[in-house]
Amino acid sequence: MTVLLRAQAAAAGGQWPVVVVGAGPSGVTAATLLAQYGVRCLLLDRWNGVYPQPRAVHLDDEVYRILDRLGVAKQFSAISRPSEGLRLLDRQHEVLAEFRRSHADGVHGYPQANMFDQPELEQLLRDELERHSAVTLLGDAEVTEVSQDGHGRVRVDFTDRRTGAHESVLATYVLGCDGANSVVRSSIHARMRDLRFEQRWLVVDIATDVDLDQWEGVHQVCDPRRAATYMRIGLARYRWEFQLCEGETAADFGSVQDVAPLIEPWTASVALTDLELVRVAEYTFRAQISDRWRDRNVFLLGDAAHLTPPFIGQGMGAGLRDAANLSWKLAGVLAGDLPADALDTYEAERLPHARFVIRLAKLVGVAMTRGGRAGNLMRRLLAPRVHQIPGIRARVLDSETALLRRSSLVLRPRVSRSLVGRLCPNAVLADDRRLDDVAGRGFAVVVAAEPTATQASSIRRRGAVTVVAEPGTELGDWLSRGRARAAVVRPDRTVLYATRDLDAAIRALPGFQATAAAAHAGPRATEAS
Ligand SMILES: O=C(O)/C=C/c1cccc(O)c1
Repeated sequence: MTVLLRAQAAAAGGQWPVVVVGAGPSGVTAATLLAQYGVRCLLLDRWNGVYPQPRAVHLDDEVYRILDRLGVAKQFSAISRPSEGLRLLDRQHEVLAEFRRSHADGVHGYPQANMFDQPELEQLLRDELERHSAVTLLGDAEVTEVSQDGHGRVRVDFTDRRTGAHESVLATYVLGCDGANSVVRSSIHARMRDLRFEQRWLVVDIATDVDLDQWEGVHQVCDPRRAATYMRIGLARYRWEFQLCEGETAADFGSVQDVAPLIEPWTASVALTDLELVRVAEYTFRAQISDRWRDRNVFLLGDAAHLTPPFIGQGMGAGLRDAANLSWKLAGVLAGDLPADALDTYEAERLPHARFVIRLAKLVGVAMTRGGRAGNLMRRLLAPRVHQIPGIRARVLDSETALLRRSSLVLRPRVSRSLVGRLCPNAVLADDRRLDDVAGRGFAVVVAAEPTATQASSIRRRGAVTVVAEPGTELGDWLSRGRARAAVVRPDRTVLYATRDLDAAIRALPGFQATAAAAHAGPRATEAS
């Protein structure tokens, strides 16, 4: 990552291939993934440095896999804590429903639920970004307007917050990763659609060396008088969230003594002097989704495109999923490898998935907080049903499948409908490496048997790698369960096509030549600045 003088940043580009607005988790992820393909990016952020307040505390194994693509999975394991899962509790803290998450490395190669401190994760992401000379990060740069000239040029106006000077740069593409109050969103006249959920909650972070000795997962207390969430997010760090009552504000809870009655069910045996109140803040939890995520060369990602109530811990991950979905398509289009309409699939694929996640989060939120007979009835009906769902993540994939089938980057699968649109497992291969390590940043073709020399060279010519999945191995079983002998896997590890006919799979492979050079350099071979 280069840090240029402001004037140079404006001048150097002439026209930047990509300007990313907002250096939160979605923006830094998008910039890093683009840089891995050699795409030059200018990353503008209104703050200088990582935003210090923790917001997200959880990510799942699919998102962990994106961290691996970024090159920070190992470092993340050192700052995160696998969780046992999610429990819905009644007012007396009796378990209504439980979703267990495995600590073992599962199908994606990582624990299924992971707790962390967001500023620590963001610092990791920034440290990794620094290794990429293709990215220029400008802090204290407040974007004021984004406008398109109709000839493929986007002008980004920003103010230097230190000097008040107005500057502007030109870009081919702009990614609006500038959060809930996105200026990029307003600039493209997109509007947040309200999905009718708005609640004020108190967020309390406490540090203590005393082990609170609780079930090591997320506790969701369903209580219309005072719904609550509890979770351990670090060795000595705990997070609570409480729905605020009418008239209450964070100012009413400024000390450990003030929050003591709220946290008492979890801390009864601990002296208040052993608890340090790290922070207390009020948040309004909302469910919203932008009515469009793109206007020509301008895209919205993360909280600029969707706001998810935190009750299933999927908010930040949704932004990383956006970045993982869009970055390779954008790199492919910029390199001339993919047709421009590949970019249409971004909103088509991500919006329904994000909407599904928001609805699920809202359902849990309503079950936690709805009062009266209707609320009790809902909880009684919901709990056993929710139990039947194998897991929130599995449903998320179901909905993604339905959606991807409609997009132009997914061909009509003749044989295996069950694999297409799902993530390919990050299976351990014969040489003990995982699929993601072998597939790198390009396409992969997973095949049930060694291809012929001609087939192997066609795959290579299209910039993809071949992964042989022997029968009886994890990947071989996955293919045969999907009644396929070949699967084309996109750079974001989503299955594009699955078939019994390898030649048909090869024909379905888009050439990804310009990016192949980066892909074959391997996931860790990034440039140092
Ligand atoms: O589904 C899980 O395992 C975790 C859910 C979660 C995580 C963080 C905060 C929450 O309110 C729920």
